[in-house]
Formats: sequence, structure tokens, C-alpha cells
Amino acid sequence: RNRNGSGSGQLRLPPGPWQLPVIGNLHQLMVHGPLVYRTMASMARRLDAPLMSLRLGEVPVVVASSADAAREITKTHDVRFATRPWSATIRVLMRDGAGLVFAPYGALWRQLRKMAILELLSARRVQSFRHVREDEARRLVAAVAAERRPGEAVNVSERIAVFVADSSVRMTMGDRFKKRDEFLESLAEGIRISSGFNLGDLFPSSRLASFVSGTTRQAEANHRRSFELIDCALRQHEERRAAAAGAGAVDDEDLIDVLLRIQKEVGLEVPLTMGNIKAVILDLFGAGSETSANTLQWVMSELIMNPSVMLKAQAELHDTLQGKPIVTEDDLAGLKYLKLIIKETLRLHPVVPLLVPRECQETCKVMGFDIPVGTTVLVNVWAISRDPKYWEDPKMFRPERFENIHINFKGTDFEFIPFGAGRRMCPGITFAEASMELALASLLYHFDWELPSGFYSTKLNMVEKMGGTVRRKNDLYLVPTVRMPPSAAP
Ligand code: HEM
Repeated sequence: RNRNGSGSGQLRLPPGPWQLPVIGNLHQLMVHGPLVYRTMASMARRLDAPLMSLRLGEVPVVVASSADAAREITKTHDVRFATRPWSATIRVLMRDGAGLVFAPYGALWRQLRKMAILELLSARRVQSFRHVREDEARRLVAAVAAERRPGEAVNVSERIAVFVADSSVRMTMGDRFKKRDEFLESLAEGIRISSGFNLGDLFPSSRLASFVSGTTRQAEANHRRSFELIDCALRQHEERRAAAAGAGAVDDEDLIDVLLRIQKEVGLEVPLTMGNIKAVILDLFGAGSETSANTLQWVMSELIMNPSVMLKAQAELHDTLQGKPIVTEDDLAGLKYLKLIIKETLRLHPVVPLLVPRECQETCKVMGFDIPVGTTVLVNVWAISRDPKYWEDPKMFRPERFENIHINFKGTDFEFIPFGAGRRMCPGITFAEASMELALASLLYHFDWELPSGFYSTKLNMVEKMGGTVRRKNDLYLVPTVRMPPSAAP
């Protein structure tokens, strides 16, 4: 074990594995491939270190891997860890103004956060988009039915991603976006390059400037492209509004309307620039789409491997709907088992497994160790929610485990925080739940699902891929059989 960290003086840092000069612990992480949350979990277990020090290139990192450590970081010392590290990449991506996800802790972040909680992602706002989700869920089942050939598989991953993307775009700009595919591509790249594991960000002061400038160039190109596409979305939005006003039509506010209205309000503590507005729009997609879509893909993967769970969920749906032609959001409240399935999936497959990185703003003591100012702090939610200390048979997919206990993901039960906790916790839970529940209920109500012939559920490939979020490495292909014909839908 080391007492690492150059210049740490007499500080008592959390224990960590041996470090090499220059690269620190990168070699131990990289040797096991890109699923770093898994490698970090086994390192922390081996060292019995709920708080563990690492150095990734030049970046000092502390990883919290127990419920107590997570509570200390996100609750007890909340304010000290309430800012995000700004790498060279993030600086480029935020050049025209920060959004909510990366805004440094301070007045701008507070204002954006308040706007998100009270206006953009409030329960009332989420409710106001009900018709969009119901309409997109109908399209989802219609698309599966149309694509289906007897005995042939449908790309479920793709259908789910399209459902989530189209609903998000419509809630944001009131309509489909003509450049949706380009936009999603640029967004996925932005998420990947901002995740902090590229060489330029790990060696910010390096003289080997080529990879630093390579990273910066890539970030610059991505930033330019994303902002051009947002400009395009804003223009399309304006044209639509003008046409609607001309026709005397009155529409619900979409999220762009809300943002532009708030921008004009007097008395804002910090003026909102168009740069901030565009960054928030990007945030809503970046933080909301891949996360919800990937979670749904993991749900469907687990259901295929656990057919008795799928049958139980379908039985609940049929009992609740009593032959109604489609699932509506009124039906969701009665679907208790379906909600447990989503909960259990968030436990086994937290798609943001290390939370979004925090940075220590002020040297402080946590669990008897010193965390120096400037340290990047990660919370290994993946490790915590599979730890046998808190979970019986942690690797088993068993939604029933949540039946008689009051553990929830709302940020107070630290053994289960897939959305984080404290001031920086995800503000999009209600938004995410609404689309995930409706899409899942619709897929299970209208179809039975099987693996293509020759595949066995116990052999389903569950290999993960880490981009900005954790997704399936291979798209999920399943064979649907119609159970309740979507054509019966109005
Ligand atoms: C299954 C779906 C989702 C998961 C698992 C998830 C998870 C997370 C996590 C782990 C964080 C970091 C929390 C922390 O640092 O403690 C976060 C932050 C955030 N999420 Fe989500 N999220 C989801 C869906 C959404 C949706 C649908 C939206 C909005 C449309 C959203 C918006 C945000 C924003 C804006 C932040 C940054 C908050 C801040 O820094 O103050 N998320 N999310």
C-alpha cells in the first residue's frame, strides 16, 4: 500500500495499489479492459478499501466503494464534493457557457438546477408530456409489429433507442427533429469524449502535446457540430411556433419554450446566455437519452434470461388492463411488479456506474483519511449495488427482493444510488421513470418475446460496453409474437 500523491506532505491519504511513475495506476486499470468500474471494484475489495486512492496519469482520484463511503461523499460532506472536475475536454465543450451537468458549483449551477427541478423536469412538466410518450409508445409497438416476420428477430435495442430519442426530441422542441440521426451521433461522441478517460485529460501538462492537442481538436470539432445542430433545432422550433401562431393554434410549452421564457425573466441571479441555453438542451439529451434507453435494454435482456419474471409481469399487465387495446399512463400506477423489475435492473446494471465525477473543493477528512483539494472523486455504484454485505445473492436478478423492504433509489439509501445522491443527484428520475415504464409495459403487453432459434437464454451474451454510459456490447435481437394486436390501437 502506498501513501501516494506527490506533494501530499503529512496527509493521510486513503490506501491504494502501488503506482508507477508517470502513469500511476493506469496500467492496472487498462490491463483489464475498458470496464473500469469492475476493475476498481476488485482492487477495492482486495485492499479492503472502501475509500481507495488511485492516480490516473496526472489526475489524483479517490474511489468510494461502500454505502458508508458514498454517504460521506454525497451527504455528510456534500458541499465539498458538489463540483465537477474540468478537464481540457470539458473546458472546450463548455467554451460558450456551461449547462447543468458540468456547471461548477456556484450561482450559475444553483440557478440552472432550480430551473431544472421547478420547471424543466418537475412532475407537472413530465405529466404535461404524457400525450407525447403515449403516442411514441404506440409507434414503438407499431414499428415492432411492422418489422416482424414470423420467426425472425427484431433489433430491440434499436427500437428502444428510437423510442427514447423521439420522445425526448418531441418534449424538447415540440416536434420531430429533421437531423435527429446526425444529432444523436454527435451527442454520443460528446458523451464519450467528455468521460475523462482519454490521454489528453489524464496528462494535461504533458510535453507529448500531440495527444493533448488531438483530444482538444476532437472536442472542438464535436462542440462546433453539436452547437450547429442545436442552432438548426432552434430554427426549426421558431418556424413551427410562427406557423402555429399564424394558424391561431395554442400548444403546450415544450422545453425550448420554457428555457427561452426563463431567459427573459427579470431578477435572474445570473443572466442566461444562449450558450448556457444550448448547453442545457444538450445536457437534457446527453443525460437523459442513452441512460434511459440502455436501462430499458438491460431490462429486456434480464427478462429474456428470467422467463418466469417476464411471465409474472405480463400476468400483472393483463390483470390490470383487462383486455384494453393499449397501455396508457393511467394503468402504470397499478403495475407494482413492473416497477420492481426496473428497480432490480437499476441495481444490477447501473448505467452510470461511477456517477458523474465530483471534485473535492476543499481538503477535508473522510472516514479518517485526508482528501486533498482538487482530487477527482468517483462513487462506484456498480460495486456497492452488487456487494453481498447489503444484498443477498447479489448477482441474481430477483425483483421480489424489493417487495417487502423500503429501499429506493431516491438518494437516501446509500446501498442503492443509481441516480446519485445529494445536491448533484440526478434531477431527471421522474422523467426517466415515465418513459421507461410506459415503453416496457407496452412491449410486454403487445408481444411475447423469445430468443432467435438456436440461442438459449442462459447463454445470452450480456457483455457490457463502456462509453459515456454502460450499454450492451451487442444489440439485443429478439423474436416477438403478437399477444395483443397493436392494430387494435386507435
Ligand atoms: C435511467 C435513467 C438515468 C440514470 C440512471 C441517471 C443517472 C444519473 C447520475 C448517476 C447522475 C450523477 C449524479 C451525481 O453526481 O450524484 C445524473 C446527473 C444528471 N442527470 Fe440523470 N440519469 C437518468 C436519466 C436522466 C434524465 C431522463 C434526465 C433529464 C432529461 C437526466 C438529467 C440529469 C442531469 C441534468 C444531471 C446533472 C445534475 C447536476 O450535476 O446537478 N437524467 N444522472
